[in-house]
Amino acid sequence: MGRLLYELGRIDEKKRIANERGSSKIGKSSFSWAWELDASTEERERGITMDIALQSLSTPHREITILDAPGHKDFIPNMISGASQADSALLVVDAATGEFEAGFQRGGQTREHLLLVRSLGVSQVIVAVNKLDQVQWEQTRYEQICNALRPFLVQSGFHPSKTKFVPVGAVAGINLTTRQDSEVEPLSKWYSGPTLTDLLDALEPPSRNITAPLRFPISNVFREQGAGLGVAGRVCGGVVQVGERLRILPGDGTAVVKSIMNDDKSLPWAIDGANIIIYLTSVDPAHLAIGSVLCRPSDIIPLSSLFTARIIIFDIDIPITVGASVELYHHSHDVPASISKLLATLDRATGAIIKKNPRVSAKGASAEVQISLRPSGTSGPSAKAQPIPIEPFSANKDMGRILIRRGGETIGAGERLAGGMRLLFMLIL
Ligand SMILES: Nc1nc2c(ncn2[C@@H]2O[C@H](COP(=O)(O)OP(=O)(O)OP(=O)(O)O)[C@@H](O)[C@H]2O)c(=O)[nH]1
Repeated sequence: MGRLLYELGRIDEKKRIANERGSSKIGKSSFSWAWELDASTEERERGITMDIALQSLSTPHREITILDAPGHKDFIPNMISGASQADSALLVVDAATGEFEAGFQRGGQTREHLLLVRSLGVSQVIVAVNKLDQVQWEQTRYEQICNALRPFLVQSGFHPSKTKFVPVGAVAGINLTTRQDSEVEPLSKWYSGPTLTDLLDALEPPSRNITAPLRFPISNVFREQGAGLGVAGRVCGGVVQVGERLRILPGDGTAVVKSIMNDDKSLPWAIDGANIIIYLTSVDPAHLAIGSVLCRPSDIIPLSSLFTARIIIFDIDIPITVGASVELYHHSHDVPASISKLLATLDRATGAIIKKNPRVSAKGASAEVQISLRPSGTSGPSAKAQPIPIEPFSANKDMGRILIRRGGETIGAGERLAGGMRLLFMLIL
């Protein structure tokens, strides 16, 4: 991503040299391009992305916000927070012998990331097959990787027409924005398709729901000298304007929008889909937390600690039983929860009930379950679970999606159902 930003003129020569010098000083010169996005000392010393980094780039027809997400298994919660703000995915796979296989084996990160982004509503994916220099730019290796991924992408719910592949050599900048002729570039001997930038430029912009009630789930809270208290995130419905007073949920706090920033530009307003920073005034900082949601006072998001959801269960070894302890992921929130009821097993295609009140839900099944949040481990024995701002999927898709993990593994994904919907359906019948 660092090299792409450089090719597109987003990193100047001075910055490139500074990153090169800094990374070589700590013996990590091969990570100099990653320094542009991995800005913390720990990320730079370890040579891995740990948190989401925000950047932007322009192609001839698109303005794109990049949320660079960690690939390492230990940082999946941060990856989920980033992916839940994304419209499209760029999956970078390593073509080196054994490396692609390690990510694509059962339980590997390539599989988990693809399932996660699709479950979070992302329907377009570009797969950049990288490090082809490590396999002498062999066409057969590129095709082997594409052929292995294609069926898995379809199985994960990506439509083939929204799935694109591109061979690249990121460090040398090959096929990111241009390709040289075949005399100097081995890739040109067998590839004449689009570059990575061509594919980014052809991404379909999603439709924006500006008439929906405003929802702004907070992914970060920080204080900046001169600018004051800021919250970062993505508008998930509606419009937010400078000067308006907003409610902060959960809690009874309010705040006034002092300014809105997008990629260093000050905006009078921002709409559904925009990744922005909102600077707030007239606010008690104690009310602001990662995972809280800003709304208009006249149309606030519901809070819930007990709800029904329709989920798809991933490839798991131990089936889900009633009472199973899980971690619930919703935007930047992750909270302890349990599957308090298994209401039904459903047909994955039609949603029709196959079995009511099953004892277990096994891998691959679709199920309707009741989820109860549990008090966090740090609260006392009599503590109650704190409700979170979560809406039925039918009211706001972005605010209704959930992921369920157990023991560091994602076991299912789905959507919150509107309360009593199934009951109403049965009464009509
Ligand atoms: N040979 C070769 N090495 C590459 C290429 N692209 C990246 N690398 C190397 O791969 C290593 C990892 O690069 P990163 O950019 O940190 O990869 P990443 O996927 O962002 O890793 P995380 O941030 O930890 O998820 C670095 O040492 C890079 O120099 C390439 O095209 N060829």
